[in-house]
Amino acid sequence: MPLRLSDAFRAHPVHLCHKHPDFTSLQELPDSYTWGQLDVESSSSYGDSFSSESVPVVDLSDPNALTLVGHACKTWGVFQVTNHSISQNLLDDIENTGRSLFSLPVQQKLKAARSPDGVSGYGLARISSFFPKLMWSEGFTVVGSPLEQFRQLWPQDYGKFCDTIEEYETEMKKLAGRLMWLMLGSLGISKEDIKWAGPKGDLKGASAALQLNSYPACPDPDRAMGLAAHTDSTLLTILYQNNTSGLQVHREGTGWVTVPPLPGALVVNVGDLLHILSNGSYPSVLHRAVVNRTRYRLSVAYLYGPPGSVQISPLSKLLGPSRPPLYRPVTWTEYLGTKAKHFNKALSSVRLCAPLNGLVDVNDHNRVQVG
Ligand SMILES: C=C1C[C@]23C[C@@]1(O)CC[C@H]2[C@@]12CCC[C@@](C)(C(=O)O1)[C@H]2[C@@H]3C(=O)O
Ligand SMILES: O=C(O)CCC(=O)C(=O)O
Ligand SMILES: [Fe+2]
Repeated sequence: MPLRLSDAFRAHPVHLCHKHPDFTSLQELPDSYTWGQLDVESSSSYGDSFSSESVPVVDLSDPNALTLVGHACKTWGVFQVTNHSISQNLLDDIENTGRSLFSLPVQQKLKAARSPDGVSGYGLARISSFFPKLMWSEGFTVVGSPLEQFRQLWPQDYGKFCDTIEEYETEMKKLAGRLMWLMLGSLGISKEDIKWAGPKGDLKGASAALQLNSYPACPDPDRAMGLAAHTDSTLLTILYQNNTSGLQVHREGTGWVTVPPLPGALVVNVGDLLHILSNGSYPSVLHRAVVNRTRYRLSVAYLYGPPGSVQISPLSKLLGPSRPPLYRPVTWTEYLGTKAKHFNKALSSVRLCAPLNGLVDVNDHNRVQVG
């Protein structure tokens, strides 16, 4: 039984062809990248007069932050945070690291290609194998130290880039822990209720992956897809996006809603494991990234989860005679393997009971066209 995050894909290797065209030289969208007209049912941007539906923004210094976070998790499964204590300098540094990485020649990036059964390295999104068309993006995943891969990319110069990644991971881990206690706190869950959090609730054993995503400008953005619709297999994800919009979240009854980049703000997604832990109270948000005709977009996702070998199941405090557990216990490592095999059916594959009274499962994303 694989225990570490880095072993999650041993049983489900994905053989992706990592050959990328030189995005910058293409004047027309090749057929292999043409998805057809995207279903932009609805969209909103900050201060936009067309839509009143926008993703909540929570100021973490607000005394009411716990309630606001809880409400956002229940009603959207996503929110933006300000006053999160990550410095603008560090956000600039991580953006510059991503830009330097993706602007290397393809042959250089391929020296750090992710292996079919591995987690870390350069390549297409793992979920690419579920789609007949290619996504207009490149990615780089880091689990733990980036040293091994970065030495391949920048043989002379890897030190400063490693330092930035490591500082970013340290700061994100603190913020993720803080957010997790807010998200759980508003459900009445306290530090004693999560054993793996340790006696002080410092969540030292938590694991995480960092995903850098690059979306070059695209000659035909309406027919291309940056990153196809998915939920994250995490407890929570903290996303930094540069000043080009592209992230969209799906909301039942509304459709796709753009999450506008707000200077200095970070996006927080509820992931599948928090959906399980909350016994379905918090929906894990379905999201995707679209691309832009003229602007380059970069995002950095911090994918946060429990220690790889800890069983995650609905918290007993949230259960009762009329609230049976909806999911069976699953470790993060096992769930990542399940996602690699079943993609958007992963969550329902660990579900115990059918939705009650014919109610629709908030997380039944099979109903949404994910392509
Ligand atoms: C821990 C992880 C979650 C992730 C797979 C990964 O091993 C590292 C990359 C993550 C990511 C980012 C882009 C979307 C996604 C579905 C993918 O293909 O790779 C997620 C994976 C996930 O959350 O399941
Ligand atoms: O680029 C984005 O906005 C989305 C990235 C994302 O969803 C991910 O890395 O999991
Ligand atoms: Fe995601």
